[in-house]
Amino acid sequence: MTTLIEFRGVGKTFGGVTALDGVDLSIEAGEIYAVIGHSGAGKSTLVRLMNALERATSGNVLVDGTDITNLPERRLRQVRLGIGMVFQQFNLLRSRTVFGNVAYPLKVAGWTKADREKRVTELLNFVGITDRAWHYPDQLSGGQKQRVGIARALATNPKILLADESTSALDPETTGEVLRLLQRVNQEFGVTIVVITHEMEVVREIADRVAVLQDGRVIEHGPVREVFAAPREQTTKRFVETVLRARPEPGDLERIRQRHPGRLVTARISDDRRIGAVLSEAQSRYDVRFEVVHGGVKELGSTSFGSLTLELVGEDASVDKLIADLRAATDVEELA
Ligand SMILES: Nc1ncnc2c1ncn2[C@@H]1O[C@H](COP(=O)(O)OP(=O)(O)OP(=O)(O)O)[C@@H](O)[C@H]1O
Repeated sequence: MTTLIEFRGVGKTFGGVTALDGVDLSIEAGEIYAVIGHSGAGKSTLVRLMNALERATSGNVLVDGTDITNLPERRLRQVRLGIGMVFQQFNLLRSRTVFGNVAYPLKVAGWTKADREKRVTELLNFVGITDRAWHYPDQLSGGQKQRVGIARALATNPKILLADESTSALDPETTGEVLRLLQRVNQEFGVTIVVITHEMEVVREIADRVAVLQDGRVIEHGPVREVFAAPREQTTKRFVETVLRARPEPGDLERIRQRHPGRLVTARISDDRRIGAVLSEAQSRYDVRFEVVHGGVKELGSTSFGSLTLELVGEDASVDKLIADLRAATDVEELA
């Protein structure tokens, strides 16, 4: 595997404010890498260091084999040509048509009119917006604008696409469409994509690996499947819970309690943790009845995982035994 973007002990301060602190990252060619964090965690600073819109205060940033940390401005031009960017607010030129927006970076790069027309036509076709070629940005929906944004970012054939909160302004359905488009960009053109987001659902839908950023530090990173299956840090656990409806929210729990007076447990479900075998014997072996009262299961690549909250009704000692056996199979939390 080839490393395309590498951060070695990168720090960035603005005046007295530390935006990034000792960040090590390694993004491989061909992957979709997500960086997730709350507002102020340092995500935008991280992206801006990748295309040298900001310079690191300490450490080194390498892009496609070149150390860009202190590269002179004139040589950065070449590096930036290999990087496309997609923004939350689309950043389209309002005075130009869809065609004109996508053609713009090609014009700047000195392409001939004929080459530009051929390339733009190709790109509009790829993102599925050919019928809007002569519309202006104000006449487009958010999802359509972002398709144009993606076409424009791809115009000069970059190896890397940086998507900074590219779906944050979109509704869930449109978000799904844009994420599927980014996935096609990755698969069909082999473009390496860095997705900056504060939504774990986005990470689940498209990323191969993820880094969790908090207060300017990477607190956890790894393959998305592993991070979802076994998050270590509190912040990561909370991000994972936003996707999984892990435990009932306090309000929901109160309502569940009114209808289900028995003992309540939340159990983690995943393909490698088979709680079904234990539950199938709940009645016959433990003399405990159970009911599913909350939860959800999601797909992640080829596996599914999630959590279920169960009401267990029976003698206390029997319920204890059942919980102990469930615990041997997976993570189980009894709700007070
Ligand atoms: N140009 C700047 N001048 C001063 N402080 C800055 C500058 N840019 C970022 N910061 C500070 O650095 C920290 C990280 O900011 P950054 O914008 O990278 O976070 P973020 O995770 O992208 O947040 P958001 O999701 O809200 O955009 C914050 O404390 C921010 O106030």
